[in-house]
Amino acid sequence: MAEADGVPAVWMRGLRKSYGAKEVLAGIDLDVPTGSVFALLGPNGAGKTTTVHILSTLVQADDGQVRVAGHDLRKEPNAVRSAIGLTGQFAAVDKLLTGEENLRLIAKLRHLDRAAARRRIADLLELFELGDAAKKPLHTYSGGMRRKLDLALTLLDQPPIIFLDEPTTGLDPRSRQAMWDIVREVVAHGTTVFLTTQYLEEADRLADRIAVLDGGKLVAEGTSEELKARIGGGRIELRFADTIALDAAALAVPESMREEETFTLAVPMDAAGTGSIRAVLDQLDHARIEPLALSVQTPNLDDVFLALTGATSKKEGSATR
Ligand SMILES: Nc1ncnc2c1ncn2[C@@H]1O[C@H](COP(=O)(O)OP(=O)(O)OP(=O)(O)O)[C@@H](O)[C@H]1O
Repeated sequence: MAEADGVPAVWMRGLRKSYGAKEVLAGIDLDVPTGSVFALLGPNGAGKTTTVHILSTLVQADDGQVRVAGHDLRKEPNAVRSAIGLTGQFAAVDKLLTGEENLRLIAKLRHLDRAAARRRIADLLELFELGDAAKKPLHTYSGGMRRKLDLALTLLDQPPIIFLDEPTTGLDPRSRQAMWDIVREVVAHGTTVFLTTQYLEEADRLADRIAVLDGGKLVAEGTSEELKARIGGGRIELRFADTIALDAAALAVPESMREEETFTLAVPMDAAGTGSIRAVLDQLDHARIEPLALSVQTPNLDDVFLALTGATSKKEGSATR
């Protein structure tokens, strides 16, 4: 097993994939240590799902070397398949069966110990707050409930590596929190989690290491702290009553950007954050200007891309750069 050998969960060099003339992955290198949470962060269309599909043998790469759980993806696809769990693969669950019956069915197909499976199913239904819904047939489920059940099915047993493709997209905040708790739980039991996300906050909270994918290339890779050191600590937004106040404030705080229409001044914060709020308020105080409102904006995905690539992310369909 990969864990015993200290082999990386995922090792990838020069991964390339194109669809027709469109180059989706333009040579990606990745190392994901076993037992960690790894987040692939990127906007719509960045190539996250393509990467996960290649790693889980659903899609063939055009070029590059990839090892998953120590197995060569091309030469040992079956060994890779038996080492991984992947969300979204249960689209074909039986819609006439209840959620709980589906869980039991999959547990049986995977030859899980009956008593252990019953306990695990009860735990998962509780964690995902699917208790009441568990007795209802699947065709009555909302999209969010189906997603939760899909995640529960993936997490029934604990394969060495679990791929979660945007696991919390479309979930309400409580379910999102539940998902994060479950990820932490499975990792504590030795499973490696490879997740994709569009949310910086999610990557920040969960991942030991984060890779940022944009336009088919990795534009950054490191711990959350390393990334934050590069992108700074977000920005302070100060709103003023009129242009006169905004002019005066912009003079008092030279390292700021003005938003004319809303009489707002944005000041980039350093990673420490609080120190710069005080400094800005002191500068305004000194100039005898009082803002109408002050808010602190934590960095979002666009801030990451702005800091890393000098442009907003290359979102699918949006014309940037
Ligand atoms: N089977 C396919 N045939 C043609 N183009 C494809 C195919 N699958 C993906 N693409 C294209 O590859 C690009 C990357 O898609 P991918 O789904 O990997 O992105 P993503 O980062 O997962 O985005 P999202 O957050 O929208 O799921 C997109 O431009 C997409 O249209």
